[in-house]
Amino acid sequence: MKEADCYDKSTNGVVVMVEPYSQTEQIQQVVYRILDANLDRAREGLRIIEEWCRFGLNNAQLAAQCKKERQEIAHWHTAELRAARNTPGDPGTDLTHPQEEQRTSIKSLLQANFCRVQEALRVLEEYSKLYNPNMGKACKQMRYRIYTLESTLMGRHRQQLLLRSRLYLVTSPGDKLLETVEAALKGGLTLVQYRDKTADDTVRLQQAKKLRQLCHDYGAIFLVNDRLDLALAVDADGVHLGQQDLPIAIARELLGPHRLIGRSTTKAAEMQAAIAEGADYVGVGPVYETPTKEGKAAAGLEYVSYAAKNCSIPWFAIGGIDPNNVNEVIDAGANRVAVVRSLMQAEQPTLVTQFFLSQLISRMKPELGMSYV
Ligand SMILES: Cc1ncc(COP(=O)(O)OP(=O)(O)O)c(N)n1
Ligand SMILES: Cc1nc(C(=O)O)sc1CCOP(=O)(O)O
Ligand SMILES: [Mg+2]
Repeated sequence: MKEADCYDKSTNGVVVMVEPYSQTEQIQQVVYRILDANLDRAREGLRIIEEWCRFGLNNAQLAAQCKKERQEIAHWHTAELRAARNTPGDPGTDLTHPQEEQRTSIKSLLQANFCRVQEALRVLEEYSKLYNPNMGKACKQMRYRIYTLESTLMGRHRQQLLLRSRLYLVTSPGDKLLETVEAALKGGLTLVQYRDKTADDTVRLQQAKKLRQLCHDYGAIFLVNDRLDLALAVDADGVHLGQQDLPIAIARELLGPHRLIGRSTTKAAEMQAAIAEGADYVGVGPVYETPTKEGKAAAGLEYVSYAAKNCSIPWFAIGGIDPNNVNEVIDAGANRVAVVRSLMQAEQPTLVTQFFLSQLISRMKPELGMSYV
C-alpha cells in the first residue's frame, strides 16, 4: 500500500497507517484505539461521579465503589491498547455538544456522566469481543453495576436535597401555574408537588411533564400528589400520599427504593405509622384551618411541637401558613413548611419564597427528633 492511499482528509492529512501493516493489522490498530479511547472515557466519567460521592454526598462507600470500578477499568487498559493512541489524528477530539458546555444542576451533570460511562462500557463490551472476550464479559457486568450505582446515587441525591429543602410548594390549578412555579424556583425553592384534584388526565399528564422538566432544570425535586401512575409516567422524584391514598408499602413496591414517598399526618399515631412504613417525609397539619383543604380540622401548633420533639424524618408543617404567621409556626418548632395559597396566589412569588426561606433558615433550630442528623 502506498502512503497516498492512506491520506485521510478528515484528519487533515495525518497518515493513519503506512506499510508494512497488513489490512488485518490496520483493523486491529483501529480496534485498539477504540478500546483505548473508551477505557479513558469510562474512567474519566467515573472519576467525576466519584468526586460527588466523596465531597458532595460525603459517602465513603459509594466513593469506594466508583474507585473499585476505575481500578477494574485500569486493569483492562493494557500497554498495547495505550500504545495505539493517536490523539492528534483523532477527528473526534473537537466534537462537543452544546449541552456539554453547560449543566443546569448537579443532577444533570451526574446523569450526563453516568450516560457517558454506560455508553463507553457498551462500546467496550462490543469491540473487546474482537480483542479479548473476557474483557467484553467484564464490561457487561460493570455496565449493570453502574446502572445500579446510578439509581442508588440518584436516590441519595434526592434524599439529601429533601433534607436541605425548607420550603415546599404544593401547586393549585391556574393559568399561571408554570410561571408561578418558575418564579418560586428563582427565589430558591427546591421542592414542588403537583396537586390538581379536578383536571382531566390528559391535562394532568401534560402539566406534570412540563413541571417536572422545569423543576429539574432548576435542580429541584418534583413530586406528584395522590397519583402513582402519573408520577411514574413523567419520571417524577416521587409521590405524596394522604391517609386515604395508597398504602406506603404498595407505593414503595411500585416506585422502588430510590424515589421519595411523603405521607400526610394529623396526629402522633399517623406520624409513627408513616415512619414505620418507610415514608421519606411527613406533612404535619393542618396547622391552621384552610380553605384549600375545607372541612379538615386544624391539628394546631401543639402537633407541630410534638413533631419537633418526636419526628425522626424530615417533616413539613402545612395548612394556612403565610408570611404573617410563619414565625409562630417556626417558634412552635418547625424548620420546614409547605404552602399552597401563599405562593400560588402571590403577586411576587420570588420575593415571597425568599422571605419564607430567610425566616426558616435564619431561625432554624437543632433537629432534636431527627434520627440521622
Ligand atoms: C406536604 C403535604 N402534606 C399534606 C398533603 C395532603 O395530602 P392528602 O391528605 O392526601 O390530601 P390531598 O392533598 O390529596 O387533598 C399534601 N398534599 N402535601
Ligand atoms: C393540601 C393540604 N394538606 C393539608 C394537610 O394538613 O394535610 S393542608 C393543605 C392545604 C394547604 O394549603 P394552604 O397553604 O393554602 O393553606
Ligand atoms: Mg391525597
